[in-house]
Amino acid sequence: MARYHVLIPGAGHGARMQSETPKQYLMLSGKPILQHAIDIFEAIEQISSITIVVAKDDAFWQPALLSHCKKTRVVDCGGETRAASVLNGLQSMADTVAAADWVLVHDAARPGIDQAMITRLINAISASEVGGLLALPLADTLKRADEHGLVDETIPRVKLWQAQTPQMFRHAELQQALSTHLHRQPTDEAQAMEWMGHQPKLVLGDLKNMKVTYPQDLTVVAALMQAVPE
Ligand SMILES: Nc1ccn([C@@H]2O[C@H](COP(=O)(O)OP(=O)(O)OP(=O)(O)O)[C@@H](O)[C@H]2O)c(=O)n1
Ligand SMILES: C[C@](O)(CO)[C@H](O)COP(=O)(O)O
Repeated sequence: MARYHVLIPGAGHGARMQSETPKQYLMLSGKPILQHAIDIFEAIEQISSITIVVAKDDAFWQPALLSHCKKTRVVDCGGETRAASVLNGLQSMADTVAAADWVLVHDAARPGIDQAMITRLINAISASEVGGLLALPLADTLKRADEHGLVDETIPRVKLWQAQTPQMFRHAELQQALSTHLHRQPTDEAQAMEWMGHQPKLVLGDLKNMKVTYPQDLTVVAALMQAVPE
């Protein structure tokens, strides 16, 4: 019976957040942003292990962050890109995870994840062979800008979804896909799997599961998390 593991890439520097402190360590509703996702996954019995990838020599990591955790470990093998960090994390799991086990890759910068979304993803994907991801159908019209900040074109939004995380794939297949296509700089796990010829399944996520990227996102995600309890 395939087990479920979580891999949390948390080795970014948060340049777009314009903060001295990497955004995954910024305080949100009384705890560091990355603690929110760890605590949600820790509380799900179906999850066998949680691996958080931090930057090599990460000065902000505090072992106390895991003091109450039973199945989470930290590995300081962050890479130059998110994809490299995920691949390094998968490789660090290889000795304890079976090839066919599921790995849910979740951004440390998405604190609004909750048990309902994770259960929805696991239930929708476990019966599939390929894997899939949480995502949201696009609600706004999309514009492509030219170099002057003027509209170059409007991109038809029919069937367009915004990818979120977790993205859930079998360990060996995902490791193979990222190893093969790392040089192409996939922006998510699904893209590497697509390049291997797969069609990952889209599963409805939630606005609350937004990625904290820019300074104003902190206020927005805090309000969404308060408005939509776990
Ligand atoms: N080399 C990297 C880059 C990103 N991430 C992680 O991937 C997630 C999503 O990436 P992003 O939002 O781009 O984070 P940063 O790269 O830190 O942000 P920025 O691009 O603004 O620097 C974050 O949890 C981040 O910590 C990572 O583990 N390793
Ligand atoms: C993986 C992701 O969160 C899906 O939307 C997104 O691609 C991460 O992008 P980033 O630039 O690494 O934040």
